[in-house]
Amino acid sequence: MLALQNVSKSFGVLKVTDDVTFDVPAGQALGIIGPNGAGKSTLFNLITGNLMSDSGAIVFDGQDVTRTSAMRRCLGGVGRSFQIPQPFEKLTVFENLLVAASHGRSASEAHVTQICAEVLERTGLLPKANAAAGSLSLLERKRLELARAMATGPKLLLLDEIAGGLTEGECQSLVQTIREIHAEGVTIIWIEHVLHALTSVVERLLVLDFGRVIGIGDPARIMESREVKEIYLGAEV
Ligand SMILES: Nc1ncnc2c1ncn2[C@@H]1O[C@H](COP(=O)(O)OP(=O)(O)OP(=O)(O)O)[C@@H](O)[C@H]1O
Repeated sequence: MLALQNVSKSFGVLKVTDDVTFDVPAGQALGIIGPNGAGKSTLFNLITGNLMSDSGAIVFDGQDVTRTSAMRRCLGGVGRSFQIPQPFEKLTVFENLLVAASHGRSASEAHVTQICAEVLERTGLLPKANAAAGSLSLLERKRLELARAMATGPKLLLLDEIAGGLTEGECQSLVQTIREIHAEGVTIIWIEHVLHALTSVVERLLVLDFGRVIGIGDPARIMESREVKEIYLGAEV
């Protein structure tokens, strides 16, 4: 579904994405971990087209999208949530989804309303459909972030720290929704610091440090690796 080949990106002298190569087969869920500032969100911005890479290639669903705009990638099936939810605060939850479904996918107007109703149901937001987005709790705002991404009809769903700041119960309920989306066959890449939530969903983990991939593979094996322990415990182990 997605392949990055030797992708690099610098901001001035700071190399934030350093020769990154990995792929994600269709239907798989990949988790991305790494310390603050490791370049995780930048990597998402490169995949979605919010940022253009300096070098390397990005292939999505068989198409080279390296120089394709964010809008076109979204229309093609790349959906994302942002680390800091920024819905249209004065619009209702349903209206927020209408914006995403109308502009983020190719569908007729009648079809768009139907899609939004389904997404509300799937993301547990049906009771809040007519509430202003600005009135939502943190969990509901996170759900809306997920729902807006789902309303664009993604084949590849990128989740950026969607579990951060939630209580354990809220986190579990969101994880269940993500599991259901994954079970329906949507390919997922999920950046998350809440590791138990992440590892309860993903089949593989990728570790990023100073913009470089320092490990990718089975989550249990990755979490036991010396490099990961050094990064997270801050000492040689
Ligand atoms: N537009 C930008 N211009 C300059 N520097 C940037 C820009 N965006 C990010 N950076 C820098 O790039 C580095 C990586 O940032 P990024 O947000 O990708 O890290 P992250 O791994 O997502 O961090 P966190 O876990 O804190 O969200 C940081 O040093 C950040 O300050």
